[in-house]
Amino acid sequence: MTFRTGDSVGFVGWRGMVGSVLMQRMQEEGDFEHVTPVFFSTSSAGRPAPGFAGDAGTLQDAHDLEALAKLPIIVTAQGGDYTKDVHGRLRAAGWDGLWIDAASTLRMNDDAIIVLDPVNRDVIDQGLARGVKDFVGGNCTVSCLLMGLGGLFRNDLVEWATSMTYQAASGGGARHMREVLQQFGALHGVVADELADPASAILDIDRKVLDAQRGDELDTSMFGAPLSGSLIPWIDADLGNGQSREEWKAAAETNKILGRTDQYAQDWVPMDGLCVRIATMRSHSQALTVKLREDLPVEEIERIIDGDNEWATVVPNTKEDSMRDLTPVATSGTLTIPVGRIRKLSMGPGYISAFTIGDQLLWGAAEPLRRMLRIATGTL
Ligand SMILES: NC(=O)C1=CN([C@@H]2O[C@H](COP(=O)(O)OP(=O)(O)OC[C@H]3O[C@@H](n4cnc5c(N)ncnc54)[C@H](OP(=O)(O)O)[C@@H]3O)[C@@H](O)[C@H]2O)C=CC1
Ligand SMILES: N[C@@H](CC(=O)OP(=O)(O)O)C(=O)O
Repeated sequence: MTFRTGDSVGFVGWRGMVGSVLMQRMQEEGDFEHVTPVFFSTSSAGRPAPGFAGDAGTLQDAHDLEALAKLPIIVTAQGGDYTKDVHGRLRAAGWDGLWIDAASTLRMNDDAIIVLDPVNRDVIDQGLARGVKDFVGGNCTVSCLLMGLGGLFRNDLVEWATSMTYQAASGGGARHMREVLQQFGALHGVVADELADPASAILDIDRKVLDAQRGDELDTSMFGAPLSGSLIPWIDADLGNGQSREEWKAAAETNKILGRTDQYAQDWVPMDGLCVRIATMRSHSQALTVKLREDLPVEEIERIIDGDNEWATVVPNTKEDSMRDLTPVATSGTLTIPVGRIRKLSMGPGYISAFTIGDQLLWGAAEPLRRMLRIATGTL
């Protein structure tokens, strides 16, 4: 099967959090001019399709394999359970269309490519040329890291790296974002009177907040522990060896994106770290220690990072610049990937620090999928 501009494309998961950002970006970039959308739903088949791409008729049933199999391309942000349920059965029935997916389910399959084209366009193009049909968005933290520091990785300058993450509530989903705000609101409510009185004792306020965080009243149903005014040093499943699945993804996905699949080969970059959930809304941050293969001057490192792609932007390592431009608040809703706090560490030659942030719903989820669709239809 070949793919071209004007192809019918099935969209599943378009109204979820990642799907909504994808739809928004597709409208902003005029992407619907290049495809004929067919919208699917797992819950509302038969109801009118969204109007933002012209008249797209009615919503099709996302579990109707016959309807799906008519399409040359399917883009899904519906989730891993949907992928598990539908993808295998479609392939078993002989469907050889292009499957573009936000979920992690297929990511590490040998016959799937993790898409992040500003970093691995060569891997994507080679995959398309040899008939690869499954293209999957990467883990949000890994994608944002490579968008920021891709220049160092792509130029084979990284001997190893550790990433300590500060991941936003949106990584869990929309209800997790709501829970964070509900918790902040509830905690404020507990001490609103004391806050209105400048003479009230701060230790009383602190104790009341802590009591509320430790009590039964706070809704923690999404995260399983209070997050607002606290943090959770564990993300995703426990692999049983002390490492979380989110931490495992750093090395596995980074190397796969770069087209490096043999962990015993010279070009494999060892990576590890700790992944931590914090009470920010939608941008993931990470503090990096990188051991470079060469002891490059900071100016050269900055030039390589800044010049790698149009979105990576070096923030000068000053307090003023960092406070203004190197925060989740500054980054959220933008495609810019600021990289700052770049300096040589005291451990020795070649050790540097860096701090980077990315909107995990844009480069961390929707944008690589949007661009993959453009690449597949020959318009990027
Ligand atoms: N959250 C994230 O940051 C990231 C998520 N991903 C992956 O993307 C996939 C989707 O995640 P996410 O977008 O967070 O999932 P959501 O839960 O926001 O949406 C998934 C589906 O839930 C259904 N749904 C039910 N109720 C609602 C509602 N009130 N509003 C909107 N949709 C609703 C929709 O399906 P229907 O219309 O058929 O009813 C929707 O497509 C997952 O596989 C996840 O792993 C990947 C990277 C980052
Ligand atoms: N695990 C990420 C979000 C996510 O969906 O990751 P993945 O696509 O690798 O499952 C987070 O919680 O921040």
